[in-house]
Amino acid sequence: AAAASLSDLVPAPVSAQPAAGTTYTLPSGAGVFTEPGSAPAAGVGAYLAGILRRSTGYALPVSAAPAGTPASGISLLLTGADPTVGAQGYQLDVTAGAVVIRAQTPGGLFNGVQTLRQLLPAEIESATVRPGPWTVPGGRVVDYPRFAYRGAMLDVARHFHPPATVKQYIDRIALYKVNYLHLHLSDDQGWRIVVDAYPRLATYGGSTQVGGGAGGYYTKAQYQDIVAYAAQRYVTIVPEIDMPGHTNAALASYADLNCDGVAPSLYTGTAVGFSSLCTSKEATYTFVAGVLSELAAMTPGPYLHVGGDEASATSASQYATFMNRVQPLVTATGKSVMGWHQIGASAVQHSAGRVVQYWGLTTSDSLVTSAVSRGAKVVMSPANKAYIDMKYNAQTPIGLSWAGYIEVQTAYEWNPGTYLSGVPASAVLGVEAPMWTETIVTEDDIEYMAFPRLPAIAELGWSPWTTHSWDAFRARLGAQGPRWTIMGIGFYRSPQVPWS
Ligand SMILES: CC1=[NH+][C@H]2[C@@H](O1)O[C@H](CO)[C@@H](O)[C@@H]2O
Repeated sequence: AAAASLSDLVPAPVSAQPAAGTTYTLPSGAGVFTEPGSAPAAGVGAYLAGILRRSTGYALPVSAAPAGTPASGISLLLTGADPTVGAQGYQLDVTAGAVVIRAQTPGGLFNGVQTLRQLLPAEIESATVRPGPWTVPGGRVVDYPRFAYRGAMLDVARHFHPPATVKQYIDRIALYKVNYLHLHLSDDQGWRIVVDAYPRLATYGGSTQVGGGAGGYYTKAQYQDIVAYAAQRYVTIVPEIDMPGHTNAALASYADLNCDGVAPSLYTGTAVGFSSLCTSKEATYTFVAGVLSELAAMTPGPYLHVGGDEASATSASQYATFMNRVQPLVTATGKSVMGWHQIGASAVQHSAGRVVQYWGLTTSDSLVTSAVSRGAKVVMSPANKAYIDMKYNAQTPIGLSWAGYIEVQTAYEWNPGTYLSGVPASAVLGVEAPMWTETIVTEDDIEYMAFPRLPAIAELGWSPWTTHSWDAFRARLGAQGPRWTIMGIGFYRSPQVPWS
């Protein structure tokens, strides 16, 4: 097993000090020891032990850490971390006798565990027992994220992706310290979440998808199961109900939502911009309030995403009226508004804590600067950099190309903190890599498009800009390849990367 190195990590850490000549070798009798009295820390310990048991065959019991010097084995502690680690960071110390991860929160411990995984040989990711030895290079890592929001988006509306696929994607994004998963739950082609007050949204609006397949939807139990699975991996779900455009599935399900009272047919194509809720009807706002309140009730995260993109069938004044009425419906649930950056239209009133998600092709945008001037934060998803549904190149068998081809270097070579003129780094909440699924049907499709670009976006969200270097990153990315192969990730072997 090729030994890993502190300089191989993705995302690059704030600091990594190797201890030359020091190596920790996991003994078969090792234990995992967690902060006494912290159930979440014990949960992270169980998560780590589950991964290590599969590939080492070791028992790796999880127990409360003894007082005093950390025992030999792996300790996950909530005391003694370097104060710079903050809420999401960690300190990892590897000596010949012990591995100790310290953090201020269980989420910080979880992020330290992702780093520890990468310091073990790639075979540690095997689902079956391998011989070892299970070495970890000695040294100290002190690490914490540049941006608080590091997201991935999965469009489950164009093609429905079952809970198992969503959970697998959560496992993959957690490898790179991504901490938000935005689920695009509704669009013209499908409605994917049960709403008790409007049952036809799922049963009828969720009955098809792009290309005419059977579609599908999440029951509330399935959605809450996904939320819980994500929470165990310190990933927060951001649900999106796109409106007033991208609403054909809802309009087809309930005639009363249409201005003319006539429900359109279900739609299985890939055009955009042709649908709109009837912004002049009271029934529309009763509908939106009902949907948002049920969604908020099963979403522990801070954001409800209201979409707002490509409302071409809605006039500018109707859009402003609609968004000015809908945003208070979100905040009334206790959540903060998130939306595509079109909600920054100057005629649309802002709401406290609002987040606009930039998906444009330019490096300046008046809607974003207008929203920021009224207190909004920005999640950066420039379509020509972060849209991982774009083809890598002309030969890529799936994906779109309207925003251009996106090879790995394109996805990596931009600075989210300075990208938009007039938007200071202090207004940038983070980054997100959207994966739209007009052409993305299977788990393999998702993984082919996400790897290796998702780790690039994840690094932009986590690592200090001072570590940013394509030559260094491509080498570190190459060292991830064997890990992905062992995990069964069918990644795109970009010619830009020296795969090891
Ligand atoms: C925010 C946004 N609206 C459009 C645009 O992104 O492009 C996507 C495809 O890349 C498409 O699926 C989506 O409906």
